[in-house]
Amino acid sequence: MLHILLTEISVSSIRSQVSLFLTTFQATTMVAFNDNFPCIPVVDLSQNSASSLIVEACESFGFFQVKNHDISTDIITTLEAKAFAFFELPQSAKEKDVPRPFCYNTNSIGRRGDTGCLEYLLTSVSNSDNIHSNDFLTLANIYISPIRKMACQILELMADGLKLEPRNVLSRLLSDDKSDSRFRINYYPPCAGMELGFGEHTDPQIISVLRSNAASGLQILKDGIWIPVPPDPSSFYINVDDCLQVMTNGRFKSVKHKVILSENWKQRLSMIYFGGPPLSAKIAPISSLMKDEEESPYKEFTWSEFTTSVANTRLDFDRLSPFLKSPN
Ligand SMILES: O=C(O)CCC(=O)C(=O)O
Ligand SMILES: [Fe+2]
Repeated sequence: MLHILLTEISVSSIRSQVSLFLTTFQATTMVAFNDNFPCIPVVDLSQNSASSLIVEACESFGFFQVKNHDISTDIITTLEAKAFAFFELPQSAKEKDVPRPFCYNTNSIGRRGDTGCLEYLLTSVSNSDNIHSNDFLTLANIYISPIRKMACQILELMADGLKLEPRNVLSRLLSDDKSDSRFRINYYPPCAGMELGFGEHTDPQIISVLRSNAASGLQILKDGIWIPVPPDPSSFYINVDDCLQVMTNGRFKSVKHKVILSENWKQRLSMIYFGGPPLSAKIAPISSLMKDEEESPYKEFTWSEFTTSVANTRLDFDRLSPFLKSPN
């Protein structure tokens, strides 16, 4: 049975075969395995300890769960219902009635041949986007605006924890009118067997804020082991992205993650805000985080250069490697 499951999925490397084995095995021995998995760090934004917990989580996992945020449940569930209504339309209607400026895609991720068992809507988001041409976009903007504020709040708590001044040194990149952020809604249809939903990758921006319905599937890589993330629709999940790894000179690690769908699985719907800097922003370590004599392993680059390079690579490619001063 294990053998059949493994051969059903096309995976390219031995490493992913091993991880798939762990995922499959874990699905059948959930209790025993869960006891051995390190718990995903949880941050309660209303607590004084939030800034130090955020720094700890970003150093150890590059990922954490946020509880006690103040994003209205109504906004979340209304957008989610609207998204489900779109994805459940007949294929021809979805292709004809894409809620612009979103683009709609199915099974194919990026331009380099990555595939996954999903459909998605993706758009760039502008901070000053007040005129909305349709219902869906209006709702998406009502959702994105407080999410961006929460992302900025988290980056400011992070700056406090790192003793950075001014405390908006990170958040201003997202609140800038020219911030190049994105918003994506992923829909994973129910599937018959175990399938790859979204291949392993890191997100290239500064931070990503993910919220999903109660369907599982997301996994993060820690110390060589894929850890399943238990879904919680009332929480948000934060990723350290590639630019934040560079800005902290590797003190924070951008988290590798993927989505693996399993049998008897219900539809997963995730909504992700990718907080990115303006295209012209220079991405380099923050000098006050550098110890004496410490050097950056990266050449300096702009977000525009990085995002162009990322667009030309496969999902699982180490996207920062072309920017290393001495190639691996
Ligand atoms: O859909 C998910 O849960 C994760 C997707 C993801 O990692 C992405 O869209 O970058
Ligand atoms: Fe991602």
